[in-house]
Amino acid sequence: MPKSNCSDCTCRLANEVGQLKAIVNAQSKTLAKLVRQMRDGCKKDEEPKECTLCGLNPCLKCLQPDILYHLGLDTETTDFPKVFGDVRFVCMGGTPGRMENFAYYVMQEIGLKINAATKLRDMAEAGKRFSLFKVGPVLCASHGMGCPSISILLHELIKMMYHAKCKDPVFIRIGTCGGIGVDPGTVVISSEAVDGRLNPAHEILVHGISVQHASQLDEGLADEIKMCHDPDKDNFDTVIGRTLCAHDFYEGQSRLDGAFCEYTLENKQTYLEHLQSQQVKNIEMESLAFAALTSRANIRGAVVCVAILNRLNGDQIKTPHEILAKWEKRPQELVARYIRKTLYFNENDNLSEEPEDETDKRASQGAAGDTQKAPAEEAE
Ligand SMILES: O=P(O)(O)O[C@H]1O[C@H](CO)[C@@H](O)[C@H]1O
Ligand SMILES: O=c1cc[nH]c(=O)[nH]1
Repeated sequence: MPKSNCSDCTCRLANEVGQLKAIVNAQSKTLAKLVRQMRDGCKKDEEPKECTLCGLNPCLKCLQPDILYHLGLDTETTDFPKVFGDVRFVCMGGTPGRMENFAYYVMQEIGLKINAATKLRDMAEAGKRFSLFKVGPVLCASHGMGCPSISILLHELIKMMYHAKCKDPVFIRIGTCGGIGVDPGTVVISSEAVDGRLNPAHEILVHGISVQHASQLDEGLADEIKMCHDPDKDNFDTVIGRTLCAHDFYEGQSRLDGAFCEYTLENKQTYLEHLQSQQVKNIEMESLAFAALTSRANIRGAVVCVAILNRLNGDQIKTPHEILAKWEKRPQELVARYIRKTLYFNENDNLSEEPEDETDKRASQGAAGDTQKAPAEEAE
């Protein structure tokens, strides 16, 4: 009897060891897949990679090389599929500083690391116009102010996605805005972009003739980003609404404090109240070009901006810089959560847990994109 007890026990132990091994094996496979995804971006070996963008200039394939002048990059000296082929998220905002900060922040949020003695390289430095940082599958670019500036950047980034054969990249603008009837500090996610006449189209002149491109944004993406807001944790509101895109900060936004002003306070109040009655929640200066160019290329796009004042209460921005800096992080937090969720909690991947293991962190060291040595710079 004692003998058979002992063999029962051995048998049970052997079973448990077997089960544990199976669990460890399954987890190692998941970890390996995760590390591969972080390194290589989206599912590489499913099918031969072709770009998923639509409606692009048919002459692009004839441009050998294609020079992305304002980014200081070209297809002859840079191997686009190798360097940018893994990009899944293209995030953009007005200033180089904001986008560099966001690059470091998103790196931490998605569990990537670079050596403490390196810093992220501005990949568009040679162009001397925009800044561009790459953190694994996330590209972070500054776009300057206004539709002409962001449209130049978008033409070149969309061509980059094409040459790099990127699959379904998502574009997100992370910005600031003037709120319409929303408390300062509120994050506004745009449902669509409209011009000063509330027309949902970006107008450009081609050969002197007006051409209008629809400025719709991806509703599903807006909802997904909104769902990343946690009302229990975040001490700010997040709303979805229409965004008015102006071509100027002063007269185009009905301010009374520009160098010129040929209307009255009453005219301004009437206009802003009309906007509010038409579900316009904010005013900024890039969403029309952003929405039009992304949707023309069949790219899912979202605009996520924090309101730095309520325009119904005034024009001047009196909030201290330290507070503005904190508010500026709010859209970044939501977008970084969205990226993290998309990378690690993708239903198709059946992943229920994000990586906590040091293995991931070690494996991803130096995988945060292009880096260059800098003396004793900390990544965070
Ligand atoms: O969202 P950011 O980049 O802050 O840009 C907003 O702020 C600038 C005006 O101050 C405009 O470009 C407007 O769109
Ligand atoms: O009022 C504002 C604030 C930020 N950006 C704008 O374009 N307008």
